[in-house]
Amino acid sequence: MATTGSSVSGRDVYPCQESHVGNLACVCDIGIQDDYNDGNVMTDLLSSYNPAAPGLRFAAALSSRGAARSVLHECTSLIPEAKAVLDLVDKCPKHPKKGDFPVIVIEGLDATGKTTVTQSVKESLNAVLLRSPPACISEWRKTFDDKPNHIRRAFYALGNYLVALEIAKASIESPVIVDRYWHSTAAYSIATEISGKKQNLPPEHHEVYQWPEDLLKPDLVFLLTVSPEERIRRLQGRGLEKTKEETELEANSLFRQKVEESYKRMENPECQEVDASPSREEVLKTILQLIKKHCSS
Ligand SMILES: Nc1ncnc2c1ncn2[C@@H]1O[C@H](COP(=O)(O)OP(=O)(O)OP(=O)(O)O)[C@@H](O)[C@H]1O
Ligand SMILES: Cc1cn([C@H]2C[C@H](O)[C@@H](COP(=O)(O)O)O2)c(=O)[nH]c1=O
Repeated sequence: MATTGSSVSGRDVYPCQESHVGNLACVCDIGIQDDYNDGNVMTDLLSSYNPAAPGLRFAAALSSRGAARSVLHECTSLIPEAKAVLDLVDKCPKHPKKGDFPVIVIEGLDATGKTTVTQSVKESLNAVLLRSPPACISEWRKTFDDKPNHIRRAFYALGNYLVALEIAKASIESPVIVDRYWHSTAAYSIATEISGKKQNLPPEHHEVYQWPEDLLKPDLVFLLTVSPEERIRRLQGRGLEKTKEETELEANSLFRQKVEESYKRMENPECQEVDASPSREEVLKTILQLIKKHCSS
């Protein structure tokens, strides 16, 4: 769990509509060349307006390595870290293949118990534990968290392509457990772009809920859910000040509802919801049973 300067509780406080910051606004005003498909990415982004989901510009349009890459490529003179990320991405093969061992992803809102579960599953299955964004780019996370939404999203999207390579390598040797992956990138992105209430989300089966065609797929994805009250208790248990946290949670409850609903609408692979409110031992037992059931069939 990491924190930002702009929030008390951590990274999970998102304004519904972010303004563009300083010179970076220009990235929105000009065309961005997509090295991968010869398209103009920003034109694609802006023309991706969909009457079924007004307000949604970036979440769907950034769902390919080439598109996300082009957004950072355009920023390299203003954000040196963008070049560093691209250098790593460009070293990765485009379509890494999964090994024979299962790849399991744990998703959920902050403080639902992902770190706890992934650590326990790692120990129980002798698995490799990975996370998105991966360690190789996490030092630049704060930089991108402070940037306009589409730049920040491109950073997280590319983080998934870097994790994919780690998954491909590790799953040749042992099971792999991943703390957040594409579904987090998509769900937080959609919830940030769609203002207002949950009912404003794009309808079920919309393209934003689909897995990117060029990204390695996991075998199983679990979505940990707890009640808002239990989340507050767990956040407080991590030492956050009660009143501030409660105020924030209230202010952002619509945002959280949209993130969770977006997770639930993800398809192919979908998220299997797991009630994470019981004890740590019970939650682990449920997850291990589901893994066994899925992986032995
Ligand atoms: N089943 C559980 N019952 C009670 N407390 C729990 C349970 N699982 C985790 N916790 C506690 O809740 C807090 C949040 O858990 P954890 O850090 O695992 O969540 P997380 O989803 O990884 O959070 P983040 O996404 O913010 O890193 C921790 O203090 C942890 O010990
Ligand atoms: C992977 C990923 C994360 N985020 C945001 C969502 C959360 O508020 C924090 C979580 O960070 P932690 O490392 O689990 O504490 O980061 C995001 O917006 N997009 C992503 O792809």
